Amino acid sequence: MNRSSNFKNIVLIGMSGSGKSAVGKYIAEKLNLEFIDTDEMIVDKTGQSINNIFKLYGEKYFRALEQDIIEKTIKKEGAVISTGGGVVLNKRNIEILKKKGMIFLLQASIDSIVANIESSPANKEERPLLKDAINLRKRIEEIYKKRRHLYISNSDIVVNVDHKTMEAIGDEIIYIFKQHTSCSKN
Ligand SMILES: Nc1ncnc2c1ncn2[C@@H]1O[C@H](COP(=O)(O)OP(=O)(O)O)[C@@H](O)[C@H]1O
Ligand SMILES: O=C(O)C1=C[C@@H](OP(=O)(O)O)[C@@H](O)[C@H](O)C1
Ligand SMILES: [Mg+2]
Repeated sequence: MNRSSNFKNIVLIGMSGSGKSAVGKYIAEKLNLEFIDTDEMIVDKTGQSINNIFKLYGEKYFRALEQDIIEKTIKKEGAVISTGGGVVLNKRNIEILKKKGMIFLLQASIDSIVANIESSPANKEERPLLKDAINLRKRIEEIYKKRRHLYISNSDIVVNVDHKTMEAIGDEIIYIFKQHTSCSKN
């Protein structure tokens, strides 16, 4: 079966700071769909901040929680799912997200990511993999280098987000999603 005939959810992947959470929320509100931010769900479930989870239990534990949350989306239909930047590190996550989701990669230049992260101090402080970086740009480049191939190979659609407003990015995704889902009904 063609995957596009089974696109029920919009899934956003991409580097930390590329806009997945903000754009996902916008899309869900505009389409009146359920919004799932996997990081927010982890915080709700544990009662701990992402920072604290990393500090107290380590990244491996966080990744297990992340997979747990992704597993819970397996039957979802009509949801917008904003993932954490590291979701692509685990094959099982992608396998689940792909079952019903159209995967959009928010492709941002390093400049855009740095600008987004630096737009408020909290943005950096709340991201354990970035918060201690002396050179933020370099840290982002290092992470991107390791993940680039995973982002590209696991996406259905690449959306360039540079110099676009969140609304413009969201509207572009909605347009593409609607085109694919309406085609598949025929
Ligand atoms: N296209 C954009 N234009 C301006 N600011 C943006 C844009 N996309 C995201 N931001 C801002 O950048 C920061 C990081 O965005 P966020 O949605 O948390 O990214 P992610 O979930 O991918 O890590 C937030 O403060 C958000 O408001
Ligand atoms: O890139 C990553 O590995 C991470 C990204 C974060 O989400 P955002 O992409 O929303 O920042 C969050 O899941 C965690 O801090 C790990
Ligand atoms: Mg996010």
